[in-house]
Amino acid sequence: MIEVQGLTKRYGAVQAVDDLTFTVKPGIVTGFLGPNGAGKSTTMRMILGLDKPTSGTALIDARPYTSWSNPAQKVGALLDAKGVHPNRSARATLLWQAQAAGLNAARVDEVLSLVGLSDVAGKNVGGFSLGMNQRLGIAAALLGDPEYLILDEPVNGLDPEGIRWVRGLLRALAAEGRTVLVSSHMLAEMAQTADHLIVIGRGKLVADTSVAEFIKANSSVSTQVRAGVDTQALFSALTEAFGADAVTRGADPEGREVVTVSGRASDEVGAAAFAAGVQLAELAERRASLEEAYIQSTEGHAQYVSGAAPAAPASAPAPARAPEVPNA
Ligand SMILES: Nc1ncnc2c1ncn2[C@@H]1O[C@H](COP(=O)(O)OP(=O)(O)OP(=O)(O)O)[C@@H](O)[C@H]1O
Repeated sequence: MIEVQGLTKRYGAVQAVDDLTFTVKPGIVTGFLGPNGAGKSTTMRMILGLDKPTSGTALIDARPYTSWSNPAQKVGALLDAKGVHPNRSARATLLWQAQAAGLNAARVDEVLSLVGLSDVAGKNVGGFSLGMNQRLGIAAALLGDPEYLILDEPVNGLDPEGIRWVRGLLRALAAEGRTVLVSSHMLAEMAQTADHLIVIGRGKLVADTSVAEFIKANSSVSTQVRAGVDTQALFSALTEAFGADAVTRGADPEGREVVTVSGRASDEVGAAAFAAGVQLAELAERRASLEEAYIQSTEGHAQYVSGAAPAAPASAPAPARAPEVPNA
């Protein structure tokens, strides 16, 4: 189990991680979600002992990462897939990493095959695409056959087939009883990969919940109805049934008058209209998607707002890639 307790990191005036407490359990994939600059990488770096917390603790199996005598066999990590020597082949890169971590060199060809890079094992990584580099980074994380996997944006740069492959790999590794923590800002992907979600915004915990509960808690149901004949009668009946605050009147994209009842499912709204004897021409229920739920839950927590250029901190460049989802 990974236990994060009151974890906090400040860089000068920037509060990168703010009193985070959560646990990551074995046997499932835990998704670590948040908009750009939310503090995911900083948290992962602190779990891995690469950054010193301002306060709080991060423990792996009840001990700090740095206190494990065989860290590469305990924890496999992917942090920055680009941090490799361009003039080394994929095999040489992994051999060097295996050697540095005191791991068996025979494992190198196994992991190359596992990530589908056997055919290009002799090629210099300088010519690798971002997706190939991601695969190489995942191979490096798997070198020690670790019990724990901490992967920062592993699907970044992968094509749909690659994304499916990572998803299958992570699920298989978790099914073997490993503890898998994977960060992403790609919600649709997380929804299909993770069992549990830890959502952060501006360094703070926003949600610690199953994917299903997260959607349920954050998504709002609403029902839009269109009267067959008499919109005023429909509006009055629904206001009477559900209260004035829940019912609004407007127009659909074709300019037809519609009434929307927020917080109510279509069966309730249909029943209320039927009880009032109002004929309906249309009844449509709408539930927020995971993406909408995520934007809603991190609203006000986004570090960088779309359209506005982020102010670059003195010692760390602003993230180069555009956010996958518009920040609220
Ligand atoms: N070494 C550093 N010095 C100063 N500020 C930093 C440093 N590292 C990170 N930060 C800042 O801390 C905040 C959190 O950054 P972090 O990279 O952890 O977020 P993230 O959620 O991983 O974002 P992304 O999805 O863009 O990778 C940001 O405001 C970032 O600019």
